[in-house]
Amino acid sequence: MPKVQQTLKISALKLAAKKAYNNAYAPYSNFFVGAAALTKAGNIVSGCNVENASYGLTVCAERNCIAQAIINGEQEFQTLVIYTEQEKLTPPCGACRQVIAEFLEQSAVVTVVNHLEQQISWTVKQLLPDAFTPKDLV
Ligand SMILES: O=c1ccn([C@H]2C[C@H](O)[C@@H](CO)O2)c(=O)[nH]1
Ligand SMILES: [Zn+2]
Repeated sequence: MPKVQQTLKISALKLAAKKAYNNAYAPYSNFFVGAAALTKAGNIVSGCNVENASYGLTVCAERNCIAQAIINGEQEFQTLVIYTEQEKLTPPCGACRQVIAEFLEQSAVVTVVNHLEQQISWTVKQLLPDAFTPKDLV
């Protein structure tokens, strides 16, 4: 994809992740997160964290975002963006890294951005080296 188009897609992903962030349900932690992914077909899907009074049932923004794509019939992704309003950029949790490794290629990029326009990116491989994935189930 040409660089300018790539930049536009990332901006669109940040906007979608921020929009999802505004719908996050996080009354227990007050740690609101939004995520947006670009599917291989070129569509944007998003998700937010959804907590529960039974705390352990919480689902993170990243996993809800991926589930949203699957509900829409898409299982392949180009990239994922996470949005928070934390001054310290926070990486995806271990559970989300495992789910990301299931659906995004090892070379795909995951980016965390915040309201201060700061960002950090990792490849999926950096987030979870030697991941257990479908290839291990043969
Ligand atoms: O990358 C992350 C890290 C945390 N959370 C959620 C889980 C919980 O609702 C809250 C605090 O851990 O933030 C996410 O959605 N994504
Ligand atoms: Zn997580």
